[in-house]
Amino acid sequence: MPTSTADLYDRYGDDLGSCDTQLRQYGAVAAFAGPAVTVRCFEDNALVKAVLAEPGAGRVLVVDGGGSVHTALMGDLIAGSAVANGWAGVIINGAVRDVAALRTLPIGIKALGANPRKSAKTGAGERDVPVSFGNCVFHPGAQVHSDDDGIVVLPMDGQA
Ligand SMILES: O=C([O-])CC(=O)C(=O)O
Repeated sequence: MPTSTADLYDRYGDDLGSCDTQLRQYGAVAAFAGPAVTVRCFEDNALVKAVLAEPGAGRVLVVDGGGSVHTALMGDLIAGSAVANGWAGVIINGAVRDVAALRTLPIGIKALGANPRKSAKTGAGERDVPVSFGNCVFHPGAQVHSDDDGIVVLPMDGQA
């Protein structure tokens, strides 16, 4: 079990980034942690699919979908590939779909909401750039912890 977000806040105080956006739990793993990989995209999930098809090595994909819940950026097939490839979790400032199936997958998944509508697949977006939502900046490589209390980002020299 990773160190809890509350214990990390008590250790680091406001040197810790803490995301104000109230994302919901969708995966079967409530507490997860790992180095961040980042994607920024808007209602287009080709980049999300491509990144989660790579070896995850215990990392956490943080997707800034601009807060749109108009289309789903991940469903059970993409999430299943994330499980198969060893990702610890996926955090999406946007929507997912196939919620009943996601709930059974052994991975952490947080998102704003759900929508059955598919995303475009043009590949528009960026990866490995700092992304920011909920007054929290996620730098690629920063250690992210997520649990029922929230999502925090350790200072770049921090140890969990
Ligand atoms: O393909 C998509 O756009 C998302 C999806 O349904 C899945 O991952 O199963």
